[in-house]
Amino acid sequence: MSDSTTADDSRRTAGEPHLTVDGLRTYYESEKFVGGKPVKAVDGVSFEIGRGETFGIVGESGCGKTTLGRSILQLEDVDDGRVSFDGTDVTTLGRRGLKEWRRDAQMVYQNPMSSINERMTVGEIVREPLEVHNWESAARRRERVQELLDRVGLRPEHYHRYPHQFSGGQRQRIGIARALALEPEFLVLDEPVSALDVSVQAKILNLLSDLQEEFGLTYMLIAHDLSVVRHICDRVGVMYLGKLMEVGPTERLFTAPQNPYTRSLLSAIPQPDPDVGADRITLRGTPPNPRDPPSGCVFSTRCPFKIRQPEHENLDDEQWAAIAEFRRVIRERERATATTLQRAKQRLGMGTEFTPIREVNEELFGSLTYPESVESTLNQATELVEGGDVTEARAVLDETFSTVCEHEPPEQHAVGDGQSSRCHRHREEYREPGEYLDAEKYLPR
Ligand SMILES: Nc1ncnc2c1ncn2[C@@H]1O[C@H](COP(=O)(O)OP(=O)(O)OP(=O)(O)O)[C@@H](O)[C@H]1O
Repeated sequence: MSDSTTADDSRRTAGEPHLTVDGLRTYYESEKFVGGKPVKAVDGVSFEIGRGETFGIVGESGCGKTTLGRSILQLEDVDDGRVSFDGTDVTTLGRRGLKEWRRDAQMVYQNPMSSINERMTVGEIVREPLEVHNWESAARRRERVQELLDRVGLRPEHYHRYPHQFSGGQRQRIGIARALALEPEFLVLDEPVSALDVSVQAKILNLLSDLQEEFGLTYMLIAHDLSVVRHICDRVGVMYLGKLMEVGPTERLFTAPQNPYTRSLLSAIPQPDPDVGADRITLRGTPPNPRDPPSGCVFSTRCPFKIRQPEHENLDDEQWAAIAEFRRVIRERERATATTLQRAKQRLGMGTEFTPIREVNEELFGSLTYPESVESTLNQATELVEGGDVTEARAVLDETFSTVCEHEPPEQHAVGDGQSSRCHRHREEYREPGEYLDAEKYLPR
């Protein structure tokens, strides 16, 4: 079913993958009863993880990383898709099967103690999953907790202490011991070190790496910090607005990113040498609302590599960026004026909080010179907004400037050894992202 199978086929896996995620969708529909649109937190995600592998998930805040992790563990109700673990689809399990899955797969959180009763001792915290699963005898459980504390670098006397008596790093050790209690095979590590000091981060990452080797664990690591991901992941998936934009082996992804979003994300990493970073791509604004993602490619509203209509190929980047900004302003205005109150105000000629569109036009285009046909479209759209018809203004701009990027969702294309990317530019008829902008100039270093 997934279009990623083609891309992932090229991966050198020995036998079946350990975990296969296929077309996974998780929507939050909290507002559906009042007619709100669902949040498309995870929207058709597919990838595989091999046994013993560390697979990283990166992306800006709110792109759906945590929801993806929770959905795989069946801690969220998924709307569609499959999650197979050693060939068993865990999305269709009954109560007993689900309980078993929750032994095999565990989550390590950024703040491990946030959901735990402050009045529980460390021993009780680590022992709790054993009790829930009725694991062996009480004496064996106590023994097991001692073994676990020792294994994660805590001392026997810590058993009777409370989490608030520990440092952040030690609390994460407690969280890891608890996650390991039932001998899982697969762990989702959700920002496990981002709340810790750098020196402590390295110790926890080393511990996780030792545990992985000792127990043959498979990890999915969710992280903001790209250097952590580069350091410990075998492969990485780059997520944007609920979709995986690129998947590939870590070094290839960091040194030869193929997707415009990955390039933008990596390019945004601060460089130690300010001169080196002079040609960075600026990732403008924040991601759009996942309740109302852009049609076509979800990255199309911010993409510096967007495909243009042939007659506009000669516009320079500055001219093109100003048009993109003008379209963004009008889209936002259209969204805001879609409310009944705003429409009524507009009809009554009552002022809105918006800057007059003529001013926006002058600010964006005042110092630039465009071909006559482009200029007349921009003026026509401006006049339409002035006349109150924002929707028609948007349609006029779409007609002149929109391309496949805004009309069709891109497929996932195999773009190298085990690497896949979701972008129309990989289609034969277009120039690849790397050819479109000066590849060397924009590559992360
Ligand atoms: N329980 C919920 N109900 C409604 N919306 C939610 C819920 N949990 C998350 N969301 C929304 O789903 C989207 C994805 O959130 P998620 O926490 O998965 O992203 P994330 O990439 O992990 O973000 P961060 O890096 O900030 O933790 C966001 O728009 C978020 O606001």
